[in-house]
Amino acid sequence: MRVCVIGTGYVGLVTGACLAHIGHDVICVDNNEEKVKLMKSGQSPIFEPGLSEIMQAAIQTGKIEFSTDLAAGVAHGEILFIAVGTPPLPTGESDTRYVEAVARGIGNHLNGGYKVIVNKSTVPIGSGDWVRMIVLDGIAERQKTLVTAGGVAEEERLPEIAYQFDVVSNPEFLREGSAVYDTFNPDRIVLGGNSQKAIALMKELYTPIVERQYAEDKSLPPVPVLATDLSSAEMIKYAANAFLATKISFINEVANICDRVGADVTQVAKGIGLDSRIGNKFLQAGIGWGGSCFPKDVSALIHTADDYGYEAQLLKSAVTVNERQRLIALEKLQQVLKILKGKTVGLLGLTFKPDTDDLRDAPALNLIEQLNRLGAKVKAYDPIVSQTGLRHGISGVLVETDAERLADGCDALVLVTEWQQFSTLDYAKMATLMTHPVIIDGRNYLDPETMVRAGFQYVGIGR
Ligand SMILES: NC(=O)c1ccc[n+]([C@@H]2O[C@H](COP(=O)([O-])OP(=O)(O)OC[C@H]3O[C@@H](n4cnc5c(N)ncnc54)[C@H](O)[C@@H]3O)[C@@H](O)[C@H]2O)c1
Ligand SMILES: O=c1ccn([C@@H]2O[C@H](COP(=O)(O)OP(=O)(O)O[C@H]3O[C@H](CO)[C@@H](O)[C@H](O)[C@H]3O)[C@@H](O)[C@H]2O)c(=O)[nH]1
Repeated sequence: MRVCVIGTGYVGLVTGACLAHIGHDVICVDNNEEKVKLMKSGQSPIFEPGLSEIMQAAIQTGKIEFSTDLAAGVAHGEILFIAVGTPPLPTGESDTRYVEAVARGIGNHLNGGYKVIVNKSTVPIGSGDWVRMIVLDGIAERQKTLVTAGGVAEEERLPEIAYQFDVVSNPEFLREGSAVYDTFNPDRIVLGGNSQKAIALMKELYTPIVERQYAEDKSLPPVPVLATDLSSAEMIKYAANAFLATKISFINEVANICDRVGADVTQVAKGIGLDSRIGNKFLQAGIGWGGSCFPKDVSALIHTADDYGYEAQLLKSAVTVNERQRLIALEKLQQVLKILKGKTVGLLGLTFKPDTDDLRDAPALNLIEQLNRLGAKVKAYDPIVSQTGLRHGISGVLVETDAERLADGCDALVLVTEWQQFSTLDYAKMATLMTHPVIIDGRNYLDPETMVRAGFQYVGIGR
């Protein structure tokens, strides 16, 4: 099928590349010229395991193209994905101006042929109908321009074109760091909309994925496809993220109680996770949730509830617990080192989770800010950020090129991100390079006994 994906970030580029990989003809449109240039040369502007490989293969087979030209993308695609960012506004609402610009642009360029316009961006509930309205506005704008220019013949065609599209909500559930894997191995596909024709086309688009043709385990039953109304699909996305974030806040609260009573949250998580009603996923206690999705999506849902005069108390508490948790490493550093002024703290990891280069709303950034405020010097080593360096433009931290340089002269280390390579570092050597061999394991990632044998004072979260 002919597909156009507008916005080539973590979601758009992965979606475009995966759809091209399974045989569709894809044009990826982005208004960032630098990005488009990079992608045309076969390079991915983001770090995501396996992405460059499928991107390059699709370029070779001619299944994917990259462009800044929205008109060409709209003309090409029978399915038009909107996958631009919806970052948080200071109020907690989601900033939908990029979605609006794209929807208007699609309206400006619609020129015959039936199109399915797909909201893949995470958008406030009610956005499906709003996008439809904006697209219609875009069509009307174009009509006005044509009338002004005297293009009467085309003007006559426009009202008919206006009704040749449907809007579908197809929320995305991929996780950064395993985005390609998640796209080929989804737990479910959600399609919201009231047009049978549009839903049928979307099902056709995803058939190879639904049939597990590209799955790791091809013997699994087909991927469940859930067809809903627009608002329910939009709500499913927010509810899923809010539930997962709340689950983490729950285990972090339990961890804080464990700390006080002397229990071990890793064992507690195992014990409750074996209950199939609870499940063992997302019970990893640590320094709180971050990233580009959970914080903004939970805030946006709280805001939506507020708009309807409903106070989302549970969600607000999940946020409050998380805000406190994001500073738990600081509390523990103060307990061990007492005064932080004049001390050097080394951070193992900066990104909000492993296997990504994404620093959006990363707990490390809070920690750096607070440590600087208290007069500590902050150094860091992160497998990706140390490689890409100042591209990320973080201030208040000296980014080292390896873990041993990081340890040199530190009064304490904080493991912020559980990068796999942090499980095999030469901690015994690192301990000898430090002023005080203390490690705060912000992800309960290391074995306490091994760390003590390596010469460290080990402090976990709730263990
Ligand atoms: N990142 C994730 O893991 C994830 C997962 C699920 C859903 N989502 C949702 O998907 C959406 C996209 O997130 P992301 O992380 O991929 O964002 P991103 O910031 O990485 O990418 C957005 C892209 O859109 C481009 N863009 C902005 N305005 C444009 C325009 N007018 N025309 C063309 N391109 C334009 C930007 O240049 C950028 O490349 C958000 O709504 C997000 O909440 C994200
Ligand atoms: O047991 C856990 C699991 C996660 N986290 C933290 O939670 C945050 C989010 O992690 P994760 O969900 O793995 O990453 P994201 O890429 O942000 O993915 C989430 O957000 C995406 C964007 O909406 C959704 O598509 C995904 O389904 C959803 O998992 C990170 O800070 C993790 O460190 C924990 O602290 N403990």
